[in-house]
Amino acid sequence: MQEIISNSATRRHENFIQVVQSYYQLTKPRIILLLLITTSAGMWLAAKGEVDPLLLVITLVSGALASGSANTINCIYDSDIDYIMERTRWRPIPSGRVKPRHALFFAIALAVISFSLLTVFANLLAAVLAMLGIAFYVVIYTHWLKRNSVQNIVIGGAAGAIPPLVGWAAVTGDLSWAAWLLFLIIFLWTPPHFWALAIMIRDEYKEVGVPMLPVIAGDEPTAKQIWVYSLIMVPFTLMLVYPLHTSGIVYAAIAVGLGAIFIKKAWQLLQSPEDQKVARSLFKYSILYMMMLCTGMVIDSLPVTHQVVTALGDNLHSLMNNAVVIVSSIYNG
Ligand code: HEM
Ligand SMILES: CC(C)=CCC/C(C)=C/CC/C(C)=C/COP(=O)(O)OP(=O)(O)O
Repeated sequence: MQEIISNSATRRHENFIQVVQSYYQLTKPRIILLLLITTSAGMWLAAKGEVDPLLLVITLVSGALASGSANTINCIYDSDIDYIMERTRWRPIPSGRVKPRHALFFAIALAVISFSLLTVFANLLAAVLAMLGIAFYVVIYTHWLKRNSVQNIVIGGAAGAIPPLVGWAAVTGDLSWAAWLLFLIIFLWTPPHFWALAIMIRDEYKEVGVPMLPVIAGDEPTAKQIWVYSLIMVPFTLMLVYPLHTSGIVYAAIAVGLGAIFIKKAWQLLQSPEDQKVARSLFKYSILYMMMLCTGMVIDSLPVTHQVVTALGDNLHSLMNNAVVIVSSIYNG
């Protein structure tokens, strides 16, 4: 008897864990991580390297809830095509683990908690921007453009560029030129990020009738577009240094190094647009690139980095002065 009770308790426990895992998967957590890294970059730049830790935690939690809500609604809306595509068939709704109605309640709850937290602990602008992100992703991208326009991810990509605006607004209560530049960098990064992947899974999108660029135009024009967006994006990443003076020399070095590799990979794809290996390499690198670029912004903004750079500059300056004195004394006999 006791064994039966303990077996059913174990089963209830396992069921509970499976339910929690299914709801967690609905939020597409791996994508949220990078969205939070871009939010953090916005916060650190806005706070000039000194972010209030409580505000940071609350903004990141709220950002994760808002993005989770947007991704869950996307999973509900797209469950018909997710059921057909190999890559997405295992998702909680097409695989029958979560009912769409329950997922919708979950998404609404996440959005309400996110909006409340941001309004109370940050400000109304940050809260409204997060809700705008959800609305743009769900209405403009998922509902309107994804199945109807070849430019779906270019315009729809603006949703994914909103998180750094949320981060900036949470710190300052407004949006400066630098905040909009962060938005633009992610906006320009999205087409190379996504189209590299779309070249790899073109046939799946074709099967479900989603008009992604490689399906409609082919791999070669897609590689050309990726090349153009990459060439435009990299110089824009440097505008944080000049003319905006928001970031300094450390970020500049990181952005140039990372950007050079990005352009090299986009060039390789331009040379062999049908090479899945090259496309995969660019897709994977695009994620690493955005992580490292944002980390570079954060490191550059820290007061300790300023101290090290200033000390190195001073040392270099006195070294140069000494060298001039020595050379001129040798020259004068
Ligand atoms: C319209 C814009 C975008 C589209 C259409 C798009 C599409 C995709 C797709 C289809 C995947 C593969 C996901 C999977 O295998 O389930 C992916 C992966 C990923 N995306 Fe994007 N993406 C977009 C924007 C963004 C943005 C703005 C970010 C973050 C800043 C981002 C971060 C990621 C990450 C981190 C992954 C890898 C997830 C993993 O490890 O499985 N994406 N993206
Ligand atoms: C501020 C805020 C909350 C902004 C929302 C940002 C957000 C959730 C961006 C998601 C971008 C993304 C992963 C698109 C893929 O959708 P897809 O439908 O093409 O991907 P799939 O084929 O894998 O389902």
